Amino acid sequence: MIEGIVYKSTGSWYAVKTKDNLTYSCRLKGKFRLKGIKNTNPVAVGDKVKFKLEETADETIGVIQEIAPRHNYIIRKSVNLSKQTHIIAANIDLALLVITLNNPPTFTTFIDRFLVTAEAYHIPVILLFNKVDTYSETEKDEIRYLMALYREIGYTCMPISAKTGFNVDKLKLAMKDKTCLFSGHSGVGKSTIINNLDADLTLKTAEISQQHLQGQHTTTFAEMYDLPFGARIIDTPGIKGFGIVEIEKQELGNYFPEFFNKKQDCKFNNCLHLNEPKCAVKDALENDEIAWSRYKSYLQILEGEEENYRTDIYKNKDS
Ligand SMILES: Nc1nc2c(ncn2[C@@H]2O[C@H](COP(=O)(O)OP(=O)(O)OP(=O)(O)O)[C@@H](O)[C@H]2O)c(=O)[nH]1
Ligand SMILES: [Zn+2]
Repeated sequence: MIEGIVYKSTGSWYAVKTKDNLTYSCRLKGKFRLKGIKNTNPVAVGDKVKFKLEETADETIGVIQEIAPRHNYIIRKSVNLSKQTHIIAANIDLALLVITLNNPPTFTTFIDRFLVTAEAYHIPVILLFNKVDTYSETEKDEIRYLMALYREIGYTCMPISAKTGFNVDKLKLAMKDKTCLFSGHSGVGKSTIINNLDADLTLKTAEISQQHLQGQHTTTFAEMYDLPFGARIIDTPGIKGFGIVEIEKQELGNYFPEFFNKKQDCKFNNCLHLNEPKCAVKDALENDEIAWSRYKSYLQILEGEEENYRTDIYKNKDS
């Protein structure tokens, strides 16, 4: 059997690329379709598959026989069938969240929800603060503050400018040999950054709409691309964040690393860090060891503001 990675999926057809850089059109062996009850798509971009070649009268197609176990995968709820989930992509090595202060604004709650999801999915993250060429001194201070905040927790932060090319080489180094996923609000510059990484790869960038302070929707299918410096990127048009995970209230604090570090000092081992006595997280908050913005995000997620969560994280721009 031939081994390859799924680079594109349109629902019933898959573009699978082998180590020799050959791309085959593949479909799924029948039984996989029946198995995919919970997922609308049993095979996703990033999946490692094995396939056989079949000759038909006028073409050769691959038939996928096996899917390798996934290191991770990201999902969203199916738009039409609420109980079903749609796998956006699998086997991601690095998630890059592109952040801008304004034009469009990225709020810390959005960043924190993204980070929680990344922790839950076990996907390493880099926070990319883009458009640094546009910031005033005050805004630069704000960026520095945010980067210090997230670095302190342990997240890698990188200021960049897709326009001037500032730190783009550094970004390439961080992405080398990895399958990467770019996320971020519409208009933060994802396509521009990607175009900057590879001039030949012309993903369309849209002029930002001043009226709505939102970018225009330009593409539709999730797709993986090879970059010349040995990285792969998964483009997930229309998906701003990277999906959802069901998180138990008790678990949530574990996905805030700086809360998790304090947790053993809370009086109660099932402390939710709300109003419990002798809570180490609340103490750390009072002592400015934990940022209020992080605590606020924690409370919001805990209270399950489902509506916000939906709009912020995985609302399709088409809808
Ligand atoms: N000044 C400046 N403008 C930038 C930078 N990066 C992107 N832009 C501009 O921001 C606008 C939006 O960039 P896109 O790359 O289309 O943003 P996107 O995140 O791909 O947006 P969607 O495709 O809607 O998700 C474009 O007009 C870009 O030229 C930057 O570093 N500096
Ligand atoms: Zn506590």
